Amino acid sequence: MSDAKAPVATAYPKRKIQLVDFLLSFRWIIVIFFVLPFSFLYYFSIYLGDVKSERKSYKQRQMEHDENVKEVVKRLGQRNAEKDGLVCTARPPWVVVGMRNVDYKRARHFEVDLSKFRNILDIDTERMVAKVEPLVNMGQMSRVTIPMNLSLAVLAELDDLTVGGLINGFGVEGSSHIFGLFSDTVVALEVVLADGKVVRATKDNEYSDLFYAIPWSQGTLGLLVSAEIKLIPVDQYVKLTYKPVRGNLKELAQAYADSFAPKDGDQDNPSKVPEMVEGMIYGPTEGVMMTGMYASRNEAKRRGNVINNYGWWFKPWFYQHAQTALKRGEFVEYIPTRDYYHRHTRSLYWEGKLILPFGDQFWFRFLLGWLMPPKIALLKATQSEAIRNYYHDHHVIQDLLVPLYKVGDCLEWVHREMEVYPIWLCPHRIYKLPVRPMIYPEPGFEKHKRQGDTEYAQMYTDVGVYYVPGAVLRGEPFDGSEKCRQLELWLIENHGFQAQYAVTELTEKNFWRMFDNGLYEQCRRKYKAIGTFMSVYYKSKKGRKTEKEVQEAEQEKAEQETPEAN
Ligand SMILES: NC(=O)C1=CN([C@@H]2O[C@H](COP(=O)(O)OP(=O)(O)OC[C@H]3O[C@@H](n4cnc5c(N)ncnc54)[C@H](OP(=O)(O)O)[C@@H]3O)[C@@H](O)[C@H]2O)C=CC1
Ligand SMILES: C=C(/C=C/[C@@H](C)[C@H]1CC[C@H]2C3=CC=C4C[C@@H](O)CC[C@]4(C)[C@H]3CC[C@]12C)C(C)C
Repeated sequence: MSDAKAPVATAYPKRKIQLVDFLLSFRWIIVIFFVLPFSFLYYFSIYLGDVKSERKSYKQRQMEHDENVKEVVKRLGQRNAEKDGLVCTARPPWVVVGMRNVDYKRARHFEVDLSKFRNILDIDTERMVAKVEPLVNMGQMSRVTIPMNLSLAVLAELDDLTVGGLINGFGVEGSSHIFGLFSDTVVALEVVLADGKVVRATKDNEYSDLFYAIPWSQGTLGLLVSAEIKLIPVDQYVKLTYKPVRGNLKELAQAYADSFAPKDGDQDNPSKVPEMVEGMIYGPTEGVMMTGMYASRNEAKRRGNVINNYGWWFKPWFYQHAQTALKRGEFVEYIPTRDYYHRHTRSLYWEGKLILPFGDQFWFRFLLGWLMPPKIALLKATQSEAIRNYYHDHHVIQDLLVPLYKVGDCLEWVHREMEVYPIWLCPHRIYKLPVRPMIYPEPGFEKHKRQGDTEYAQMYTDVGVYYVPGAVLRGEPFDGSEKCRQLELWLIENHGFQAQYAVTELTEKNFWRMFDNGLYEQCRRKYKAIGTFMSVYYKSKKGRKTEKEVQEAEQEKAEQETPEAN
């Protein structure tokens, strides 16, 4: 029986109403009068930049790229190791999508400006590869490729996510059960190393160790200046089936697995496996599983088919629309491919509800829905320290990467300890590779022949837990840091991984129990990143870091490792 049936809430003392509760209740005023209008201008200026970039020929963009790479090399050469801090990109902490404080950018550091690296350098339809610069974002990518009936094999939903962030961190989407994580779809990486050397790393050239070590390394091995990424052919519509499911959490997890993973193990059979998958758990006993297949315009327009032009600003928020399947039963509709890809952008999954409580209402969607979503960068820039801390202490924003067969256990854990709904489920492969990068499948997984697994990859799931925990909604105490710590320990015990954009409480020792450091440390030494770039743990760690703290840790590591390196 599912633990979810155990009583969750007992008699706790009520949490005192604090100033931050008022700040949050009235945040919508700042959002409507400041954040939304400026977001619109911000998006518009980015759009103009994209248009300007697209008017240049690929040849010209490549020439400018070569010049800009030389600038990066020159800038790195200007760094005085004795005086200057360690190297990071010059993106300010508030611009990035993640939830971490990015405190390392508040301590002394040496910035390398990559802001000119925002161009698509080539779309090679023969090789089916897109060559792009790291600041190209997902909105820009889908706008350019979908009219060509092409897409990145894994196109993350939020428009603002950048190629550089998705490769140096992680990226996942409804197609990841076929293609793996964003970094698994990368064919080549162009990297500026600590000594200023520019290298092209691929799976099988002399830099293959670097190629495999860069994902999850958070920019601590070198500066990525371009990436070649796999393209796939797509159609103009996605035929999406919404299937309601009921039962306890274990049963919901099984229904989710059954929605995309054939029980006979025929995981690579396109007639048995949908092209797009996501699951939404709305409570401890109900959820909706969505599976999609690309479809042509002709098919979508055939008599009797329902087309949902989801891109219109007044459309209901996607998670609420999907939830209607619980009342109306299973249904099918055709969504334009680009609208489908960015379906969670307007409502920021369901986080938009807390930021603008009436943002999902009919009148708001019609009047101001076209201004949505608020730009995450502007939300961050205008959030006070109190709101930022609230998100750490009384809110959960975490993605847990767990083996598919443990999703039921994970849902029960989250229900018992956090009680956050809805929960997002997105399957993804973790490949068995010739080397062991920071994340890797469970050793020997292939012997068990579990649902979703193949000889070459274990099926995982991104369990996305975002929103206000039940205890906080009921006004009871909730210790966000402690819950985060417990969650991380649960992940370590269950061979799971935590998305690094999220806040972490891991100690360095536990960080390296969760992630594998073998290949990473080897590359840090080999490519002389130590002493030039911070370590990935220092970038992830919560709390303000002093320059001294960072330098001392790096020094200690360098001293331990120098004899070996020689
Ligand atoms: N659907 C999805 O997959 C989603 C993913 N995310 C997460 O959000 C993050 C992406 O946010 P985004 O704002 O785009 O990225 P960020 O700017 O936050 O970058 C993430 C990390 O990658 C490093 N990095 C970025 N570009 C480069 C580069 N060119 N060279 C070297 N290092 C680089 C950054 O280094 P530095 O610290 O030096 O700036 C930083 O540590 C990802 O890590 C992803 O996990 C969030 C939501 C959804
Ligand atoms: C990882 C995934 C999706 C994650 C999103 C739900 C979150 C990613 C970044 C999050 C946010 C960033 C900054 C914010 C500013 C705050 O003032 C309010 C909250 C928020 C908008 C916050 C909201 C959740 C995210 C968008 C995948 C894998 C689906």
